[in-house]
Amino acid sequence: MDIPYIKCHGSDNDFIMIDERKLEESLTDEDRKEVALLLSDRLEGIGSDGILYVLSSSKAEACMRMFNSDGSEAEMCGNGLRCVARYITEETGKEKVHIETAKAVLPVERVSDIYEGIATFSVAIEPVSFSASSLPMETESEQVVDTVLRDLTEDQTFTALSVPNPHIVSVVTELDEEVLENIGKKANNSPHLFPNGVNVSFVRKIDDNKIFVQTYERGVGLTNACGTAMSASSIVSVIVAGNNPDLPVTVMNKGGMVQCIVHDNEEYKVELQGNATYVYEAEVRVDISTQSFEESPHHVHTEENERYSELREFAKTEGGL
Ligand SMILES: N[C@@H](CCC[C@H](N)C(=O)O)C(=O)O
Repeated sequence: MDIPYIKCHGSDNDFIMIDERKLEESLTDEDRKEVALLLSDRLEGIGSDGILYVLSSSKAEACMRMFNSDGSEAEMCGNGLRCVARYITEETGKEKVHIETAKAVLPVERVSDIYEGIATFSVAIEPVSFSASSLPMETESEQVVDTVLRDLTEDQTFTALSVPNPHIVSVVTELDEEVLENIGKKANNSPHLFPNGVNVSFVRKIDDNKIFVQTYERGVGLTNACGTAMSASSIVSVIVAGNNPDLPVTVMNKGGMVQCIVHDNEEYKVELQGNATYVYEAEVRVDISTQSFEESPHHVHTEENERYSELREFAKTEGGL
């Protein structure tokens, strides 16, 4: 099957975006999983943190499904949703559209550039829940807020929330990537605690309403950034680290920067704003039965990633990396 795709990223969390509406044959869930395993592989494949599948929807302008590089499907993907938001707003010519995701139909829109010349989109991250069962997390308490999880470490506290994919967030003074990776692995090998796995983030407060976040992603490992994790971390920074709701929280990450506006009216909601960068467009011929693929040599490169490197450098300095 010939599959046209766009290689894109949000904060260097990179994806292969496939518009299933353009394919000659429809994909089954098993196909989506196989394509994710085959193409996301950094050594043997094209390489990505996951695949964004764009489908038609009866409830919204389009539907997004996201498969991690290990072939598992996630309920939501914040950085990926910005890329799909760009694709569908450009397709429809509308500034604002709705995208159906696994747990909600979400409004998305083009907003003013987060950094000069960088196409920027705002996406809603919801529903948010602190109920442990929503992750799910096996614990006796209904909620886990700023609490030591002895199964993971005695040395730091975590807050658990779903947005709606599962996250645990720890506010730290020093961010140690190795410690994060170890705890991330442990959490994702603890089905008695997190039966569906969990995304694990460390948050360092840089200033008022300014944080640095790094995440060990379920189904992937350490990534440059995770949109839902930055949203979850912004909420936790309001609750645990004194940041202000309703004002933008600037979130620096290894791949750039985003802004999260946390609303805490009757329930928590987040507006996640950041880049949606297209790197190139190409086509790949996939044979699922033999688990093989052949890439067309013709890649149509944009110059957007070159322009993005300025933001990357700026973020590194601002994030103290
Ligand atoms: N990087 C994504 C989240 C992708 C899914 C995640 N790994 C999960 O399994 O929950 C984002 O930008 O939100």
